[in-house]
Amino acid sequence: MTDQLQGSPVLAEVLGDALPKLERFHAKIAEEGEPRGLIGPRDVDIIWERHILNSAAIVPYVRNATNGIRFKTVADVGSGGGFPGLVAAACLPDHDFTLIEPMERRIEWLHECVGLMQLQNVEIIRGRSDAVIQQVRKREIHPFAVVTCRAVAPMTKLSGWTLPLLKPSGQLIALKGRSAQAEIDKAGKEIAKFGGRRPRVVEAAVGPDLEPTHVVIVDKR
Ligand SMILES: C[S@@+](CC[C@H](N)C(=O)[O-])C[C@H]1O[C@@H](n2cnc3c(N)ncnc32)[C@H](O)[C@@H]1O
Repeated sequence: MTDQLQGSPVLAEVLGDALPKLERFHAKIAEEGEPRGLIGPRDVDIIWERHILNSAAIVPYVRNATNGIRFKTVADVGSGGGFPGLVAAACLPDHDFTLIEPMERRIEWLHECVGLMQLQNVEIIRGRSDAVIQQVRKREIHPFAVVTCRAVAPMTKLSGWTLPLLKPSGQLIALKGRSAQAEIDKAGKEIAKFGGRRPRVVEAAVGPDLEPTHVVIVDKR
């Protein structure tokens, strides 16, 4: 099945120098993604828009969050097939990404993709975010400048799974659906409990003539 955006000039416009790496990733996920349980059967011809460009929508926000910072570290919680972590890592080669994912089969997939895409800026941790939070608390791992995630949990849960990974003044940048504002309205107590402040929703561009997506941004105190 041919992807609706295959060969479109929009891809080079949005993805720039990352396009060759992401073309290799696209070809692999188009062939193996559904049988390996990484994308749904109805996603096969819309991988560029629904998964790759949607993930890349966070890139300007990550860049903005790390502007002027020396250690541009990003943790992607619940990376699954690599969204948004692998896509953002391809677009931001000057940032160091740590992908956190508990499922063994998905870890194997992520390692294969890092090799195929020749990404030099990605580390992969097998585990749940709470295990990594413990390592941050014990100072075995440095806290991160940015935490990203997509489709992992509602903000009520996600706050405790992500905000403790951030250093002071770091930012949580979470891709969300239309429910974004309702989710942060409901999670006020949890966001504050884990040191988050100024939760807000921004409408993030996905590409020319494509429907924008919603991103929740929370600052760490
Ligand atoms: C619905 S998938 C989304 C995957 C990917 N982020 C995406 O948007 O396609 C949710 C992922 O979060 C992972 N996950 C669930 N609970 C987690 C936790 N506590 N810490 C880290 N990852 C978790 C799951 O294993 C799964 O791969």
